[in-house]
This record gives sequence, structure tokens and C-alpha cells, in this order.
Amino acid sequence: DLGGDSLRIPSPSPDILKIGFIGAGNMAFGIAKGILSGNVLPANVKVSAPSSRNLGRFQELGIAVTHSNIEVVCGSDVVFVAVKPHLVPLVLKEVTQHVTDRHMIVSVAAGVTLATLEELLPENSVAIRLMPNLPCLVQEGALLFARGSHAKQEDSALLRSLLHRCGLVEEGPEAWIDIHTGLSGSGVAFVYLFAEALAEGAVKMGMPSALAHSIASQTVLGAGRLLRDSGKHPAQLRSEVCTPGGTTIYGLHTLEQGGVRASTMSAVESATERARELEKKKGF
Ligand SMILES: NC(=O)C1=CN([C@@H]2O[C@H](COP(=O)(O)OP(=O)(O)OC[C@H]3O[C@@H](n4cnc5c(N)ncnc54)[C@H](O)[C@@H]3O)[C@@H](O)[C@H]2O)C=CC1
Ligand SMILES: O=C(O)[C@@H]1CCC=N1
Repeated sequence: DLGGDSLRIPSPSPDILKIGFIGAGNMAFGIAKGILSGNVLPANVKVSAPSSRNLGRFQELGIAVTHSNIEVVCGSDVVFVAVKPHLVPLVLKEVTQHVTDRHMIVSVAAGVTLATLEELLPENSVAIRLMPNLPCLVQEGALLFARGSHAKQEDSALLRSLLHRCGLVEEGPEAWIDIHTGLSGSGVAFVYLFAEALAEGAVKMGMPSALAHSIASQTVLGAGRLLRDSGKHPAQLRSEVCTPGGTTIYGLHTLEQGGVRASTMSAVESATERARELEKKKGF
């Protein structure tokens, strides 16, 4: 008796997989860059979009480009669907007859549920819902994915190995995807708003704008790295910066008076609710 396990065909390793992207926007580019910094060769990647406008930067990475979504599906094992949410049904209807059990379909569209994906794909298709964020571009993304009903643990492992160079990759229940969209997909923009305001504060106090922006971005980067790498609670690090009677506590008091904590929590709540709303309306 050889046993079930010894008969199981091992998952292909990421370096021999063919990877496709439908949609050539910012998010597809971010994920593609992350994937290529792992062990996937550009020759094994193809991307489609209706116009050539966004395709040049993919070509610069050595990735093959096409205007045919069907060509991407037929030539790929893992297909990232990276079009705007309202276009997901259109695109999946177009390619669905070419999707086979060889494929893993990974949608990054905000508010498009696994149930919707599975409805649009052939029965038993392996579907994954992934929420990435823009810093995948510099391999510092925060990605959360949820598995569809026909995706197995091996599929998770494969996706993780493909994406590990994009940043932090976590798996969770689908209900967390909308929360992650507010926290991190959109959260990146909240941090940019804060960075911009930091710089503008310095400009108001007389610092040249370019220098203020460069110091603000380094401040956000440094604060973020220290927070992640130390594993400390943000309140602990905040107290380490605060000298009693010093500058920081004066600034923090002003931020609290402005309601920064409540408005940031509300921003995550609104973005999460918007993702849920897109879901209910099916995004289209
Ligand atoms: N930008 C971000 O920070 C994040 C975006 N997302 C999700 O990623 C998806 C894409 O967003 P972005 O990259 O920002 O959008 P984008 O507008 O930059 O890119 C969309 C791409 O789809 C292409 N496209 C349009 N119609 C198409 C069709 N029929 N077939 C193939 N390609 C088509 C466009 O040419 C464009 O290249 C969205 O569903 C969004 O919810 C998720 C997380 C973060
Ligand atoms: O704003 C949006 O809808 C997308 C999803 C998360 C980030 N960008």
C-alpha cells in the first residue's frame, strides 16, 4: 500500500508556474513586481488590457503583453483578476469557458465576493479573493486572502509562496477581507494624508516644502519599520518618544483635541462599510 500521500502529485513550484494578469493597472503592476522579485521569471508572466496605454511598464519588466484576456487565461495556471470591481463580471463572463481545473483565479477587486466569483466561473473552480495594497510595489505590501469553497490548503500554500516577496501575506475568513480593505487597502491612503499634513505643518513653520516632504516620508517609514520590527504596541513606542513636559506631549494633545484617533477609526469603519456596500450591490 503506497498510501494516499505518496500518490499525491506535488503542487508545482512557483518558478514553473505560468502567471497571468487581467488588467494592467497599479495593483497588477504592484503584484507583478513583487512576484518577479521572487523566483518567477518574466517569461512566465503575461498581462492583458484593452489599450496599450498601461502595458509599457510591464514590457519594461520583460513581461509579455496582449489585448486578449482569453490568451492570458489559456496560457496561465494562476490568473490575477485586477480590473475595477464593476468590470469583474464582464471579464469573467468573457473568459469563463476557458477556465479549467488547472487554474487558480485570484480576484483583487474590492467588494467582489467569493460567491460572486464562483457564480461567474465554471463549477468547482478554484477561486481566491485577495486584498493587496499598493506598497506591494516596494515589497512591503500587506495582503490578506480568503479561499473559495474549492480551494484547498495546497492552493493557499502555493499562493503564499508566489506572493511572499510582495510583503506580509495572511489568510483569513472572507468576512475579514472588507475590514482589511479599510485598514490597509485604503489605509495606505490615510497614512499618505497624514504624511502630507505633517509636511504642511513644517512648511507652515517655515521649512522648504521639498525638504519637509522628504523628512515626512522618512518619518513615516522609520516609524512603521520600528513598529513592525520591534513588535511593540504603538502606545509603548509613543510613550518612549514623549518626554514629560516636552514637545511631543504638546503635539499629541493637539492631535487628540482634533479627534485624530476617532476620525481614523471612523475612516477604517467607512471604508469597510463601503466595501460591504459594494458587495451588496455586487459592485455593479
Ligand atoms: N489601487 C489600490 O491601491 C488597490 C486596488 N485594489 C483593487 O484592484 C483592482 C484594480 O485597481 P487599480 O489597479 O487601482 O485600477 P486601475 O484603473 O489602475 O487598473 C485597471 C486596469 O484594468 C484594465 N481594464 C479595463 N477594462 C478591462 C477589460 N475589459 N479587460 C482587461 N483589462 C481591463 C485597464 O486598462 C487598467 O489597466 C480594483 O478592483 C481594486 O478594487 C485592491 C487593493 C488596493
Ligand atoms: O479605493 C478602493 O476602492 C481600492 C480598494 C482598496 C484600495 N483601493
